[in-house]
Amino acid sequence: MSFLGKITLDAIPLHDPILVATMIGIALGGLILLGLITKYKKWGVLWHDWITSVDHKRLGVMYIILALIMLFRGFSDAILMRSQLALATNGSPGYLPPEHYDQIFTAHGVIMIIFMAMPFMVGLMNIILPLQIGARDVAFPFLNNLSFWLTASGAILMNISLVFGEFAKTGWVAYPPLSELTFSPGVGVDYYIWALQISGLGTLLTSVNFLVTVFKMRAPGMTLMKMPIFTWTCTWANILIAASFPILTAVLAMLTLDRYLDFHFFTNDLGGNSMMYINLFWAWGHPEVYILVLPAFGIFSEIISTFTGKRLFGYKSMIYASGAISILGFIVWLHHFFTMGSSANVNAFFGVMTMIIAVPTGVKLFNWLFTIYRGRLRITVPVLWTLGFMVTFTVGGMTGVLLAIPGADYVLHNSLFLIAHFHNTIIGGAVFGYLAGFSFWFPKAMGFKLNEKWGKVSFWCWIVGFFVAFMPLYVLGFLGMTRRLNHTDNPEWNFWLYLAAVGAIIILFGIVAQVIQLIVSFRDREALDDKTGDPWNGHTLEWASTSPPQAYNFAVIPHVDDIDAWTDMKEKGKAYLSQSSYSPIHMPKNTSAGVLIGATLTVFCFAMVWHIWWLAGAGLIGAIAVFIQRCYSNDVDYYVQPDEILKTEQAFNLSGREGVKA
Ligand code: HEA
Ligand code: HEM
Ligand SMILES: [Cu+2]
Repeated sequence: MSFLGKITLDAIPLHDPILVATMIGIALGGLILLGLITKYKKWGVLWHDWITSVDHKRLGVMYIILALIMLFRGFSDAILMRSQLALATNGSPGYLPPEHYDQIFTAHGVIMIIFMAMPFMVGLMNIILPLQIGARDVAFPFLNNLSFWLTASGAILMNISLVFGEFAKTGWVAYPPLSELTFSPGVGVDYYIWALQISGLGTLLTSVNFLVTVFKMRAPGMTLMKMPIFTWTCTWANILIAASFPILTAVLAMLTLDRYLDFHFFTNDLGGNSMMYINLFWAWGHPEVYILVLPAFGIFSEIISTFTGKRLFGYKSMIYASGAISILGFIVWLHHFFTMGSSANVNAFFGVMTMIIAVPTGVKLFNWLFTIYRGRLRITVPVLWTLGFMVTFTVGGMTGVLLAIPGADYVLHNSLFLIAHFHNTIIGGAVFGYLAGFSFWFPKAMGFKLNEKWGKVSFWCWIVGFFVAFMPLYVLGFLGMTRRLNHTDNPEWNFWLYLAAVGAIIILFGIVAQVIQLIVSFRDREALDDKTGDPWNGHTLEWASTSPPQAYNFAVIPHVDDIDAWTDMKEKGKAYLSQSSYSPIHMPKNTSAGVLIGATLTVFCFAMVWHIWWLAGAGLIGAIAVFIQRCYSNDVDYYVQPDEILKTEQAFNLSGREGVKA
């Protein structure tokens, strides 16, 4: 084994024009970005205010930036696939050879779920959850920074595979024996393993952090049954994360042992059993989809009640329904392998359990409808996403129930019907939810509102594009087309494949409109400025703070008497009260430990992928050293002094906020 392990010049795919063009693009883009940062002298700000920040709001913003970048990458992969399948009809090979196409759908699935949807969800939770419960930050601010950098490290590692080597060709589920060394001798699966492992650790730590935050740091008076609904759904999601991500860690570790040390957990011989992997993977994978969608449900609830100007209908039933979905979500994973040959009784149990999830989900839908009923719904961009979700997700949920019938699943499993089902729930449920939350909470995080017109254009392109792109896949599924094909030879399918490609292009317009929306809003930020901190007449405590909130969130921790704590305070004249003196506020200091641990672990993982053992050792020792150093550091906190708080609060109240009482 050489000094550089398995790495050679051949690892850089210079023979593939698409990849070379991508690399040049990334290099140029990167250089321009670095140049701009240098030109505007932003390195200091970037390092001190962002990269090393332990502030939950800034970390949230960074998570969302990561998610948006990954959305572009994941969507580019989708466009590549849709155009390939539109060109490669009638037996023509198209322009993407199989070994490249297989990497693309694997990367698309992994990126969209692990590096787009998860960071988007965690980002919104970071920005909003501590504010909603009236806390000054999360329980463990440094851990929060570390979690972000672990997630980002996973994303970076995965994107390095574009330049060095290859990514897995196994699909996002990486089933053995295909993912074993015998059938995947390249480094693709190793990138997959380490990228998921390191980011999964970040997610697990986040869930622990937010569970402690919710159970220990709520404002006085906020009992569990007075917690805002978004906080509740995030809490259920965090419970699911804490329970299911260790399974992912374990199953990936077992696959690692198989590939690196010739263990035989999942091989076909020497006592291994690949079905074990499938079982464990979905014991994580199924809860994962509810982890993605539950916080989105919370976002829709907040939006519906805010823009109808009413209290949410059925607050308690929403909490119980979310709990029921979480618990049921944990005992249905076998529906992903009905065809694997469990007995009819086992299949029946898991099928029925799966169908029962429709009941609490239906409860939620009817609660939203009853909230709208007799309310005066203001049709804003967040509301459009919510209404779009209610229609789209119902379709996706119904086709899920169809798949839950084992007999039907024997026909539809791994067909494009399945692909249509899950894009229908993930895009219509989770992605629409995050985009709704993005436009709803953007003014809170950034201090100005988003342009409405471009937001509406984006919404309409997304929803029309969605239906044009994915309804044909249901038809193709019934016509017998299976997933993961890179070319087809059935004239009956052609029309639907063309139509799906057109749909993807319409979604592209939606994404472009979002970029334009961001640019236009940034340009007009003076006019879109939110001086009140409460642009939508909100119900919950995040709207009690300034936009963007001060580092300490609340000068005085509010006392909570109602589920809609902020509405209650406004009604009772307790909102916007300023004081003549404040107590000092204890705050955590920024630290470079998180990003250093992330960077050294990226080196460790990269070296493991390429079997460069000395470098792996160095990376791991580096990470441990930084961690120990951090453990012994006493320079971790500071106090914001009362006169400084007074000055900030007075400046804010004088800036023209409604209902200010001097
Ligand atoms: C956010 C993501 C998300 C969500 C929320 C769901 C929700 C559901 N899913 Fe889906 N699913 C996925 C993402 C998701 N799924 C993914 C990613 C895969 C495959 C991955 C892969 O193989 O690569 C998959 C695969 C998958 C399968 C495996 C199929 C196969 O491999 O052959 C099955 C089978 O049972 C299934 C069922 C369901 C059901 C019953 C629901 C239910 O929760 C839906 C409940 C909602 C409703 C039903 C609508 C609203 C309810 C009402 C209006 C009330 C009235 C309704 C009735 C009485 C029916 N899903
Ligand atoms: C935005 C528009 C999107 C388009 C046009 C799109 C398109 C596609 C296509 C063409 C495939 C391959 C289907 C096949 O096997 O034949 C695919 C697979 C997949 N997509 Fe998407 N997708 C989109 C968004 C998303 C999002 C937002 C997510 C998740 C959050 C997602 C998750 C997945 C997953 C998990 C797979 C399966 C990968 C595999 O087979 O291993 N997609 N998508
Ligand atoms: Cu499932």
